[in-house]
Amino acid sequence: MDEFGFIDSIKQEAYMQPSLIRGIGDDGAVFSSEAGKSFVTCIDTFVEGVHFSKETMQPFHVGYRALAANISDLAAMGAEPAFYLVSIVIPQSWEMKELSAIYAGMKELAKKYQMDLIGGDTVSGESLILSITVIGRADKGKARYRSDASVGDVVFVTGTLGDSQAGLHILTNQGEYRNSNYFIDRHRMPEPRIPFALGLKGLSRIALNDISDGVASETNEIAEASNVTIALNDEEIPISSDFVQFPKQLQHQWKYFGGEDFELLGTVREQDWEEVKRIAEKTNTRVSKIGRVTGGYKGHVLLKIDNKEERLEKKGYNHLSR
Ligand SMILES: Nc1ncnc2c1ncn2[C@@H]1O[C@H](COP(=O)(O)OP(=O)(O)O)[C@@H](O)[C@H]1O
Ligand SMILES: Cc1ncc(C[n+]2csc(CCOP(=O)(O)OP(=O)(O)O)c2C)c(N)n1
Ligand SMILES: [Mg+2]
Ligand SMILES: [Mg+2]
Ligand SMILES: [Mg+2]
Repeated sequence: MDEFGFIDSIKQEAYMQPSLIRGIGDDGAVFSSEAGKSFVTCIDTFVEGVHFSKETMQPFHVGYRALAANISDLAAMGAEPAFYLVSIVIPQSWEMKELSAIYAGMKELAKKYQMDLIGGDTVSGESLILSITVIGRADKGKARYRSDASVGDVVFVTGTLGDSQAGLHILTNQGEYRNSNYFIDRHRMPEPRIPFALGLKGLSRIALNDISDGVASETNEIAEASNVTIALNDEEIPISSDFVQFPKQLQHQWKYFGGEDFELLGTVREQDWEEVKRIAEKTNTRVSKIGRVTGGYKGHVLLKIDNKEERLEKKGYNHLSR
């Protein structure tokens, strides 16, 4: 199969989004804007050897995880997913059936959110790289920013933290672990929190960020963007029941600095916290209050742990720490 045959093989037979005018097959895709909506776009790149290896993921997971990370950014912006474009760099060593499986992984998740694949690019190269652009829409004035936290807000997080790095650990280390499939799935097939994020549309103000690099890094991002201090409480950080089987030091490392959980971190007014809990229940999303926004230092995160309060540094997964 050549490049054109490959593009034909990944093309959708029918599109789901009514605003799409022209999809794959021309120099660009065309879609119409909608009254009362703003577009939101995000891009994330997924690289063999950095984000995955043949040991940690099958081709299906590569596609699924790469698109999930992008959809998670749409959730963090309060946007409803609509379209995606995929740029793929393909080494000789990857077979056509593996490439089809990558697209099957993306398509499974895309179908869930009625997203259409409307374009991309295909290039040969040395290692497998997927770069995905997603396009979503938010009601005008309702995109959610990291800069919207205010003193007095409740700080919350969805799901449980650290599971993805526990899964990666299991995949790359020998050993017997309880519930290993749960942790492996959390690493390979994270669930973007779209229904929860969209359910919060009614709130007048909420700061949101998704957890790709670890809650320490993302909390610092909100604190910096909003010019506030955020105080977290270690006892309130949610972990899954079998997470306690790992050594204490690894638990701490993974839940604060591990990343790739793709949970949402947010802050809302105290009086909106009940509504957040209601929407969480309605969308089958676990949500936990983990701290407070306070005044004082601008752009600091404090962590109460073992009866002490210490600074939680902006450490976590960082591609350019050298
Ligand atoms: N190479 C780049 N060129 C332009 N903008 C970039 C580049 N890398 C990151 N950004 C932008 O910087 C911001 C932070 O990026 P990032 O930390 O990757 O966010 P996230 O963790 O949500 O994926 C985003 O607005 C992103 O679009
Ligand atoms: C084989 C392998 N090694 C290491 C990791 C750990 N890892 C790679 S990227 C990353 C952080 C998240 O990715 P990034 O590209 O920084 O996402 P963004 O912040 O742009 O959303 C982590 C924890 C992994 N997933 N797989
Ligand atoms: Mg990014
Ligand atoms: Mg993000
Ligand atoms: Mg990152």
